Amino acid sequence: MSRIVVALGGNALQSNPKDVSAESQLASCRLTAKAIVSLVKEGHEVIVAHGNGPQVGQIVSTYETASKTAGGYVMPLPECGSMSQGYIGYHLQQSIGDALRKEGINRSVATVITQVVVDRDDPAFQNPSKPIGSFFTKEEAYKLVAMENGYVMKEDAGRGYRRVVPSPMPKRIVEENIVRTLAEAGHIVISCGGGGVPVIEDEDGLKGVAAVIDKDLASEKLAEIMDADVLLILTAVEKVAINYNRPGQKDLDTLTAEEAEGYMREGHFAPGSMLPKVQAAVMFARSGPGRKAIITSLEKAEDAIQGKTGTVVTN
Ligand SMILES: Nc1ncnc2c1ncn2[C@@H]1O[C@H](COP(=O)(O)OP(=O)(O)O)[C@@H](O)[C@H]1O
Ligand SMILES: NC(=O)OP(=O)(O)O
Repeated sequence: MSRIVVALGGNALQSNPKDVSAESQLASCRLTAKAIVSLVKEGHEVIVAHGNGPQVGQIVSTYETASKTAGGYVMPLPECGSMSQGYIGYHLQQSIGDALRKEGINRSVATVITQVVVDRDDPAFQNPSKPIGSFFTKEEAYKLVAMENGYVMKEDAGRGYRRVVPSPMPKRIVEENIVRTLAEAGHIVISCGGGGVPVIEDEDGLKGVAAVIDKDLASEKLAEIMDADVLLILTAVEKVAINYNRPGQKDLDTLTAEEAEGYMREGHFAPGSMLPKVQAAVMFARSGPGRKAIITSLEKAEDAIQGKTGTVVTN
């Protein structure tokens, strides 16, 4: 039995990026739930974290559109982040709960709205880098920048242009005790959705900040403090590659932290997509003896935990 923190990527929540409907997300979550329940069936203790880039962008732009007829008020980004945790958590909670019942497994599922403390002086606040929302062409992107004051648009790993927002490093998970208590009591916990709602701490308490934390890095922090054995990062590819989409592409079965750092320096992993996953994997592998990270696809989650596939990152 291992304790596994599963970080769910975009395709686990919206397998068709062009269809941002709730129905489509729920259908994806139902497939994802099967993969998660297969791990529970094997006897593993599972804590789930997930992304929110498309969803938080959708929520923000809905409020922006509504603000045009509602006195100009636009919902702040941390509030939109917390809504995305509720929206995605609801679909995952329902889907995993139903899948557990179908397997005759008597376990509960709980979504914990999670706040993650970040450093107010994190340089990321000066350099927006986290893509959120839909993809646009270059022309559409320029038009949006001109229309929406304060938007920064960047090209996202060859997939089109997206709005980018600051993405500070996660420092502390505020709700860590409740996540641990629920997990140790045998419940399936969904935490750190969208990397957690970013907050800063001062003498008055916590205050949300306009940013979106990378979910792979937040999942790594969660895996560390939950003393997990495995950080399982599920994305759209079965293995990490060097020379990805270039001549000489080679899928990697194993990767030491040192090798990964070398490949990172050589630029093999796209920023904003594979790079944060490899960074998170290296951080987790180095965080304690025997800890490993696995990067693989949703479909291969069970095989990867059984050592049959995926890219395994160790210290
Ligand atoms: N070196 C690489 N090896 C494998 N995939 C890579 C690599 N560099 C970039 N990618 C791309 O990154 C994607 C994963 O990033 P992304 O889609 O942003 O993640 P998420 O699943 O968390 O939403 C992969 O599906 C693949 O298309
Ligand atoms: N918050 C976050 O990292 O979301 P995505 O994985 O959807 O980009």
